[in-house]
Amino acid sequence: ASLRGCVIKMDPEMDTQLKIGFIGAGNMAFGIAKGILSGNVLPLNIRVSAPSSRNLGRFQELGIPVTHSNVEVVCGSDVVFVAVKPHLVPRVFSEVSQFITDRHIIVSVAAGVTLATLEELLPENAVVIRLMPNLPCVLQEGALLFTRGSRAKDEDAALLRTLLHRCGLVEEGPEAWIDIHTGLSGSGVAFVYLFAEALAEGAVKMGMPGVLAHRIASQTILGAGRVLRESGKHPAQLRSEVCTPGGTTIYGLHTLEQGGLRATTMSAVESATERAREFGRKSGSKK
Ligand SMILES: NC(=O)C1=CN([C@@H]2O[C@H](COP(=O)(O)OP(=O)(O)OC[C@H]3O[C@@H](n4cnc5c(N)ncnc54)[C@H](O)[C@@H]3O)[C@@H](O)[C@H]2O)C=CC1
Ligand SMILES: O=C(O)[C@@H]1CCC=N1
Repeated sequence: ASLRGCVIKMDPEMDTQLKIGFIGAGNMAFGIAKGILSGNVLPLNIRVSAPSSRNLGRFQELGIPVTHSNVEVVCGSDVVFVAVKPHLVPRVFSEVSQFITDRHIIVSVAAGVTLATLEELLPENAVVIRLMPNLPCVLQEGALLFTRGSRAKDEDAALLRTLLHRCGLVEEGPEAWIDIHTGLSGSGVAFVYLFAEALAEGAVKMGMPGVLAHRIASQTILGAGRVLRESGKHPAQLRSEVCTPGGTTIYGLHTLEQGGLRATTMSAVESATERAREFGRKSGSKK
């Protein structure tokens, strides 16, 4: 079949099934693809492109067809995830834009790249959604927030939710929250890793072997996270449940407060959010 000059390779038996494409084969594409696969989409209904073969092997191991052609992904897909670094988004769109029609839903995960920029780079009738995932999508424990472009309808948002429901928590919100979510959760994952490393190093300092300290630190963060999510309690409430009056925890918490951990963490979310906003201004000014 030919669509505005692009040759679509179709398997007649799969024609009615939704096709999902990924432009970019990095960690985000991989995490989202794994989540989508576990939601009963067949690997053959997904396809991934990247200029080099470096990252494509792990998709092939999942049975997902791969290509070096972004155009092929667009032409063979209904929903296209754009998962390249933010500065590459204009280049990728200039390459594939002429092949995008109103049958496509374009989902950008690029940090900071705004809906206004995305819609300006794409044809007038393009349906665009901006999504911010995070690394734990690879284990279906992601936290994802999306916002719709001006032409995305309720059914487009519902379709995206259905596709992503196995990736983790999926929420929709106004665009202004996407950069905040990037700081809180996209980058926040790395903040938690820094804390994990510091916990373990504290234990090493006190004499525990590093390997064991790291295993215990990761289990501590996993366990604390699950209790937090599953109890629905405020973190301050849970913290008070761990503190014996005059006991070990309150001594440790006092030390953390003296070091300004809370203020520093709030500032980290703020800086990461501001950085995402800066990407937005830069990608907008390149139009
Ligand atoms: N890594 C993270 O935790 C998060 C990343 N993001 C966003 O996701 C996007 C992707 O990030 P990662 O997966 O971490 O990046 P990555 O560097 O792991 O992957 C980028 C992929 O794009 C491919 N690529 C480069 N040029 C290309 C082109 N012209 N056409 C097609 N593919 C091309 C690369 O080969 C690579 O496979 C970024 O925009 C980032 O802002 C969003 C949330 C979290
Ligand atoms: O550091 C970054 O720019 C990307 C976006 C959120 C997580 N990683």
